[in-house]
Amino acid sequence: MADDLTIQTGGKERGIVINDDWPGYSLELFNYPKHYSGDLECVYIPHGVIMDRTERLARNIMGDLGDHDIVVLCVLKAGYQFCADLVERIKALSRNSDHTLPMSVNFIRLKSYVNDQSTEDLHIVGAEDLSFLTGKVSSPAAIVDTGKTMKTLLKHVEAFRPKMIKVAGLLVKRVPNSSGCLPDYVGFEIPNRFVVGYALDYNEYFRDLNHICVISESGKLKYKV
Ligand SMILES: O=P(O)(O)OC[C@H]1O[C@H](OP(=O)(O)OP(=O)(O)O)[C@H](O)[C@@H]1O
Repeated sequence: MADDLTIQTGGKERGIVINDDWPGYSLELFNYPKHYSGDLECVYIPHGVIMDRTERLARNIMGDLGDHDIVVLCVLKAGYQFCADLVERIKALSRNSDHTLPMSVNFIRLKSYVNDQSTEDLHIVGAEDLSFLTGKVSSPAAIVDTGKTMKTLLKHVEAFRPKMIKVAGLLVKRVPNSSGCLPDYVGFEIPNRFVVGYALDYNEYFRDLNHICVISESGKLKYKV
């Protein structure tokens, strides 16, 4: 799956690096909803691996931010599953160690994708008043692709002058048009392939899939708008 595990670049960890030639696992090896048969090419990152990596990210966050109050700002929609699982694991660590991390959870929605393309039309949907962000903020997002969403998010959040902002991204994609904006905590660095599942969508489909999978060409055609 990956040749080298955690690697440091410019002080930031790249997470589990998945190489360009990673073919994924055959769909036959896993369970997935029948309504998506024919729509997927392979299982790219199985759900269990996502869970194990998230557990480690929770430990890293706890180590860096433990014993301080934090506001978790979940980036919707795709970030909801990662945020929920990350918070769950931080809660478990808080229960089982001498260190603790009191958290409150809030939500923000940013939208830019249509079909498999990131559009220029990036907007924040819903509550924009983040005046409650005075302390330390940890923001879990599902995927950083070009980084435009993360850049916009950081600009918006910084305007409310929080003491510290840390971004956790489950996936970072290797794309040629990257803004260079990288999360502080990264689950996986992946090739430039359009992945769905674990709340990542293609025109709102596939959020109800546990594994992260590569969508097939026929899947793209079927759900195109
Ligand atoms: O790095 P970028 O190129 O900006 O892309 C990453 C963003 O794109 C997706 O959001 P999308 O607009 O599809 O909305 P969603 O989260 O509601 O699915 C994803 O959830 C990230 O937030």
